Amino acid sequence: MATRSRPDLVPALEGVTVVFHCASPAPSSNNKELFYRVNYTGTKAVIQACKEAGVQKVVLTSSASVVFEGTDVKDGTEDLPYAKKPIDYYTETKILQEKEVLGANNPDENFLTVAIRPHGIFGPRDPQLVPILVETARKGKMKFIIGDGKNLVDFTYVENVVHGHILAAESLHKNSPVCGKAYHITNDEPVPFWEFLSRVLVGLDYEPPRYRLPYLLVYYLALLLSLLALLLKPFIAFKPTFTPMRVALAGTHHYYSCKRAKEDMGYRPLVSLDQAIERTVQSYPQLRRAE
Ligand SMILES: NC(=O)C1=CN([C@@H]2O[C@H](COP(=O)(O)OP(=O)(O)OC[C@H]3O[C@@H](n4cnc5c(N)ncnc54)[C@H](O)[C@@H]3O)[C@@H](O)[C@H]2O)C=CC1
Ligand SMILES: CC(C)CCC[C@@H](C)[C@H]1CC[C@H]2C3=C(CC[C@]12C)[C@@]1(C)CCC(=O)C[C@@H]1CC3
Repeated sequence: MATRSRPDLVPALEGVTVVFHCASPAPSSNNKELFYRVNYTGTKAVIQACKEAGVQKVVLTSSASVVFEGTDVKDGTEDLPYAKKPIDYYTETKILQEKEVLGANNPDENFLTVAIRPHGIFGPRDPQLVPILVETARKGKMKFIIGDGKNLVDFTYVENVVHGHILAAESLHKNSPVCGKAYHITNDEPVPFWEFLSRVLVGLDYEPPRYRLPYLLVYYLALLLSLLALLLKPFIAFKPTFTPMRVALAGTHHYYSCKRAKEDMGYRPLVSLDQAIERTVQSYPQLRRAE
């Protein structure tokens, strides 16, 4: 359901027991006002509508990036504080959204909420990760490794993300430890960022990135480019491929512990990273490099 209007939401939610709130503009939209309208005020409207319609459970698709400030996170737990300086408006509003949903948890009024925090979702026909990667490769911009190439990252197969959501919904009942809490849901197989990207690229017949560039150099260049894009916005519209957020994601460690999800809701990833990459690559025949 892609709406933010409470009067539209209420009738659609009558008779519903569980709402999975997954809506968010894509991070690449880079539209501050839209992020606030959908992720923050839109989420408030969803919560209000759920209460009015008598919905009892809300499962939010949050993001592990709510704790990411552009520096290393290794085996991060849910006890890490929210990012004090969120790296972009997407992250800033995902934090506000998660706080709204978890703050609305109220077992006394039979209104139970939980937040799932996946990281780097990918899977067959997803319009974001693989298409952006292939477009960058086709423009000849995927030749470089940012940093030393050893940074470990979580990429999460969509079926595992869905499994986490279903387990969370099933575990949401009065006196359950999951009420009002956030849970990391990943493939639980951190992988070097550049190895993951290279496996996808090679699977689609593109060359893997080879040449190393210093992380800080690329980060500050990306920052400069994004400032330029902002200043020139009234005259020309251009969208840099290498945003500070993407460079930070590409050059730092950021992987998260699923221990809490395993203990509280019996989470285990259903699909391994190897199977997941294989299935994903097979789903994009149109993105293969032409002979
Ligand atoms: N793609 C990723 O790596 C990660 C995504 N997430 C979260 O997962 C959720 C699903 O995102 P994805 O699968 O990436 O993208 P998606 O494009 O599959 O899903 C986004 C949903 O938001 C809705 N939406 C977008 N703009 C809207 C608007 N203006 N008003 C109302 N609804 C709107 C869309 O209709 C769509 O159903 C989001 O909440 C996102 O923040 C969390 C962690 C990682
Ligand atoms: C241009 C290259 C340096 C990077 C190309 C790959 C990227 C398109 C993706 C690699 C990690 C991805 C990721 C997200 C979006 C796509 C990537 C940057 C998220 C920002 C999506 C929303 C989230 O909640 C967190 C994700 C982290 C990983």
